[in-house]
Amino acid sequence: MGEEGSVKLHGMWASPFARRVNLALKLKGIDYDYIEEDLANKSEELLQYNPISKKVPVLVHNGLPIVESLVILEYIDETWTDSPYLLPKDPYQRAKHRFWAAFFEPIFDMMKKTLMLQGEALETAVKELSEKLDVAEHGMKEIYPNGVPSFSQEVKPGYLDIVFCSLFGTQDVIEEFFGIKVMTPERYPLLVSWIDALKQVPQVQEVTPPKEKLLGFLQFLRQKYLPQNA
Ligand SMILES: N[C@@H](CCC(=O)N[C@@H](CS)C(=O)NCC(=O)O)C(=O)O
Repeated sequence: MGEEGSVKLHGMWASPFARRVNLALKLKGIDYDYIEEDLANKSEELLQYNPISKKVPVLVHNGLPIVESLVILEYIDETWTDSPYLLPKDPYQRAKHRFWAAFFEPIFDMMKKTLMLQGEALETAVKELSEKLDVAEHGMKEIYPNGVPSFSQEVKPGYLDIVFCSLFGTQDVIEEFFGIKVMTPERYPLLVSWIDALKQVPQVQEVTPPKEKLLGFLQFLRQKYLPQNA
């Protein structure tokens, strides 16, 4: 079918889930075609490749679709074995990384929900997020007992770094938008140093949307979701 060896990614620039796949492909040095989807007018291909949730990201390898970002990350790891692994080799460590990735996963929905809130409800949502981050700050000491590494050509971000980065790589812009400060170095020294280290990575810089574009998008979403602006 002429699809042998082809790698395509259907994504959307603001999607943290698509961003993690973009990042994994770049970190692994895999060549791929990127297809930007308009989520208000999804392509026939996207609907055909992901009829179940109709969401991005979808990776299409050799003409076959793979959906769900965490599943895609594992697929990439198992398929392109010449480049460094995203998940640790040791099964116990792998289990731990998967556990913490699953722990972080609901955070996107928590953040998205805040776009519909203001006043006391917004404060409660921020408190809930802060408490979840307290647990993560403590838990990450197990993952990084010697502190977060300085990423380099030799020490590239892995699976859990990618998940964390996709959710918090633009946290400063989101906080600026809401006029709040959640992730302070005083309360979350490890999480803040983790994000700072990830922001130095060239591939992370490549996939992070520009601040002004993201601020405009958040404004658009807030207008769409905030009840009294409807
Ligand atoms: N659990 C999915 C979440 C994907 C997701 O929520 N994608 C959003 C963009 S951030 C989407 O495609 N939304 C379109 C829709 O819901 O119709 C994953 O990890 O891949």
